[in-house]
Amino acid sequence: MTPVEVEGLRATYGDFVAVDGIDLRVHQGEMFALLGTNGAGKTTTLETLEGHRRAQEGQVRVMGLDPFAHRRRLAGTVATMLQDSGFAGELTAAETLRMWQRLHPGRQGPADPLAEVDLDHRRDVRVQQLSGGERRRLDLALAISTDPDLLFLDEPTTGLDPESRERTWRVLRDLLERGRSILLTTHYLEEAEALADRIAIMHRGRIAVSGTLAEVVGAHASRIRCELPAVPDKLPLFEGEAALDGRRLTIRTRCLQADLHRLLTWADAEGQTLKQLSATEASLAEIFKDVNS
Ligand SMILES: Nc1ncnc2c1ncn2[C@@H]1O[C@H](COP(=O)(O)OP(=O)(O)OP(=O)(O)O)[C@@H](O)[C@H]1O
Repeated sequence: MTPVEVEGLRATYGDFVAVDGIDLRVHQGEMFALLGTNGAGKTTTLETLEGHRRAQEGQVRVMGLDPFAHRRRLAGTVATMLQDSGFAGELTAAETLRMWQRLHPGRQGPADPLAEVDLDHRRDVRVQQLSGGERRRLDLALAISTDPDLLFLDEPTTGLDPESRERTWRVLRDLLERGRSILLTTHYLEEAEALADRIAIMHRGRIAVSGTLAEVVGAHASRIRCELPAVPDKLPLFEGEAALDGRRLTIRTRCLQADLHRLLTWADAEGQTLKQLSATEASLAEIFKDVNS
């Protein structure tokens, strides 16, 4: 069974279209990262998948079921980590965990979920006294406590220091190794690069780009950059687009090898020594910027 299947999902707030006909699938054992600027429609999509909102148009299936109609049934196998879980501040971390496990009967997860997220020393501290990063880790401890098959994580590492982020990544990698599936939203592109099997970049309610990282990067133009010794009278004809800024040459191309060969052959023939020559594939950051421009 495909854990998440979405076809033509559309969600509106009054006249405003927040999600405009998106398709996506999360396969078993993979992490799918949903990226996009503020307001792109990620949380609305996630809320629909979590069963908090009815899909206004389109088909949504979570573990084969309509999540809005079967929210309670899915609670045993699907865990969610929202941006704001709204815990009672006066409960301690350990009491919150016990309450969560009572409300979300599922399988037995790790023996000590608080230790998994490095919060064991904070178990008797009231939630209102935890730092923002510690609350995020408590959210994760709750989500993994019932050993769910599928996890929805909305910005799980926002506000975490680098060490805590590493820790969270280890927890998520461990879940993936055990065949669990994860759909996460994040603003950290390096998080998607480090963890995700597939990504989608949302923009104004639509999915602008999706695929594995290699597919997404491969579909985008690479860049060749160098500095010429003098402004040339003429440049060779490249497959890609060449732009000169004084003596700095940038070529945006989908034919990296052919254009690099052309540039080097031309430089050889003209006796030009190229400085600071680099040839790089597009980064996720550049692709993200292109999508949002
Ligand atoms: N309750 C609401 N009423 C009206 N408009 C809303 C409501 N919730 C969200 N929106 C609008 O829908 C759009 C999508 O919001 P959403 O929260 O899904 O985006 P997002 O990609 O998760 O953003 P962020 O990265 O800031 O969390 C935004 O323009 C937002 O202002």
